[in-house]
Amino acid sequence: MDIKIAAENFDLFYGDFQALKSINMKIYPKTVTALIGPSGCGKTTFLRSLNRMNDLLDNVRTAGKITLDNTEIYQPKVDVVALRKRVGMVFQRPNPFPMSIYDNIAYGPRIHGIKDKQQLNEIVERSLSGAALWEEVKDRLHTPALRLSGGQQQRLCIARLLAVEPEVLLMDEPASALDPISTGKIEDLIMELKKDYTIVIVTHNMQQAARISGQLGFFLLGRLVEYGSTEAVMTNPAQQETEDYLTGRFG
Ligand SMILES: Nc1ncnc2c1ncn2[C@@H]1O[C@H](COP(=O)(O)OP(=O)(O)OP(=O)(O)O)[C@@H](O)[C@H]1O
Repeated sequence: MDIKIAAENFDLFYGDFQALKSINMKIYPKTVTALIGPSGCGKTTFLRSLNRMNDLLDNVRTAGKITLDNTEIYQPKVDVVALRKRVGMVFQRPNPFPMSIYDNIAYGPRIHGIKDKQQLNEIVERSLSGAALWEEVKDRLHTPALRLSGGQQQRLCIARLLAVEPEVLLMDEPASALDPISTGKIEDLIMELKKDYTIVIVTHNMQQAARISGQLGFFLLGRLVEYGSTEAVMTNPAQQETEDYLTGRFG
């Protein structure tokens, strides 16, 4: 199978503390890969390593490799802005900009130099449709995004990513702050987006991981203890620690 992202013996240190220990993981295109594990095991750190978000902190050091389409992303010559356009991220709490729905979506394309009104209109409609939000907001595109519900705000943040035509979507517990109905909509959306995008998602919700992911990685104390198809890991884990976690014996 093709590989979109590969981590090879990847380590990450916050100062003296090693948060990721020799991670080896192949992430497949147009697949949902879920990362699970107890609090503090390194899931978010790994997710943020995939578009070099950790570079924003000054005490971070990495070793080993992460490649995107076979190109090493930690090479000094890599354009980090271009990398984050290709590999976008959605956070636990929706974070729309304090501006209109329209301007939230047009923000990225404008930064990348698109000024034509007609073209921006098309991007806004396409992105909101792609995030299953268009029908709900098409009549109030110029109202503040912060007036949307939490679930709508999260879909807006996904639409904002789609507007810059990414290839990979990183999602850090995107539904954990949402009610069950909004969570269901985000899950449906993820299943739809997987047809076109590679998705890596951190979740604490095992049922959610079972419902939406094709590949599953179990992290423990900075190590990737188990990785494989979600069905195989869930029904027949190779490691005792995975089984203990899945059956609720710890975590
Ligand atoms: N900026 C930082 N500086 C120092 N240590 C950090 C920093 N961010 C995270 N850590 C530490 O790195 C380890 C991994 O944290 P990380 O947030 O990746 O875990 P996680 O598995 O995502 O946890 P959770 O499920 O609680 O979000 C933890 O021990 C954490 O305390």
